[in-house]
Amino acid sequence: MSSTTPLIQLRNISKAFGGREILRGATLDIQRNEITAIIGKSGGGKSVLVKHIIGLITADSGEIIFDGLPYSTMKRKDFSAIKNRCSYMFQNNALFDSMTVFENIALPLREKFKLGKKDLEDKVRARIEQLELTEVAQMYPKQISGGMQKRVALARALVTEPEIIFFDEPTTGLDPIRKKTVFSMIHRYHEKLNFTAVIITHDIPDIFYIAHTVNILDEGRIIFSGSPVALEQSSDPGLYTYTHGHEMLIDELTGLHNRLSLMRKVEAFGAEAQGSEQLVLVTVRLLGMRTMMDYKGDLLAHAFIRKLAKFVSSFLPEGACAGMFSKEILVIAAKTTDESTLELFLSQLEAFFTNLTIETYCHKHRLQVEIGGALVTQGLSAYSAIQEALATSKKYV
Ligand SMILES: Nc1ncnc2c1ncn2[C@@H]1O[C@H](COP(=O)(O)OP(=O)(O)OP(=O)(O)O)[C@@H](O)[C@H]1O
Repeated sequence: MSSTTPLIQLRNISKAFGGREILRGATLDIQRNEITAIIGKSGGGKSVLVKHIIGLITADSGEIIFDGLPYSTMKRKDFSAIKNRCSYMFQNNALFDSMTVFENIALPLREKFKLGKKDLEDKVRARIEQLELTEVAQMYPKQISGGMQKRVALARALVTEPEIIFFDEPTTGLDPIRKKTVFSMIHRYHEKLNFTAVIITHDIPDIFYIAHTVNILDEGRIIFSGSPVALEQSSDPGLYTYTHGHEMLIDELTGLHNRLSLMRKVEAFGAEAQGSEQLVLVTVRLLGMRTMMDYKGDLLAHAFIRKLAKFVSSFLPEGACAGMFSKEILVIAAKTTDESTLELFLSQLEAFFTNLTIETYCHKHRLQVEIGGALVTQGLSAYSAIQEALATSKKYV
């Protein structure tokens, strides 16, 4: 195969589970020796797509061509040869708790190759040293930190010197700084060993710094495939959430609605309200977030929003919703027949800010918090309803 032919080609892959279509004609290329990223909304089918490549799932229709060989015509032995060229790093690391770090890393070598004891130990030791795990080689996964466990998982993925490595959300559960470390680790080893990497991730914009090609999976199709620069320069409104990394990150970080889905939800609440049901809207305006991002970096701002979002999610009653209306405004919305719901939301938020010793925090980072809330009459547009709540904003700190 010519070196310019993609190593893996997915053509019109469709897959449904129990009548629910997950992939609807997804087409993408994975180029040799490149880092290819697959991004998209949670539950959008990114893992399902990759599971097709590694043979864990068979497509309802479409074709996969691996190094020129179509899966539809492949024999079992061809397929096991492909598997031997691949390696994986999963989001939960998938380390075996009953095995030491050394044994975990040695496992793929034992499974795939018949090596003598010394050869095996040399290879494992080399990876252990490379990933600075010598001190913990005889420990068990539970005895080491989450960051180190990721390094063990990476060492295990690299130990067979694979040609292709699939990373399924390799940074899940890590704080923003450790996420960057994992990506720079992948980048560093990619430069050294030149494998083909396929990374499923939510980490925008971090992934843009290391990926050669970014693919966006949306509604079961690849709606963009190109370089991170091409993506960031795109003015396609359909790519807005992805090109505006920050907003996307907020949704992924917090699990809250983004502006568009928040507005839709508020609109729907207004339209669905019946009889004595009213719409409660509470707004939290975080003045100074933009300045905080500009001067102190996004990480601190994200950490703050995540903390707030986690708290809000903890007291949201069923059926209510919360989302970021803008970088500085968080909105909580619910339908209710009980007028005290508004007071309840307001007092919960005040308690949160009190517990955070927010005065010190905000003073330090020059943030101001304003909380507003209103019981809104039915029939208002989402935008007007949110404005009505904002108009009642009172400075909290
Ligand atoms: N074997 C299966 N049987 C039935 N449904 C499945 C199966 N595998 C995946 N799904 C469903 O397919 C959908 C897509 O799952 P997938 O794990 O690919 O999403 P994802 O984009 O990787 O999400 P995340 O980023 O949250 O991990 C989910 O609704 C999931 O429940």
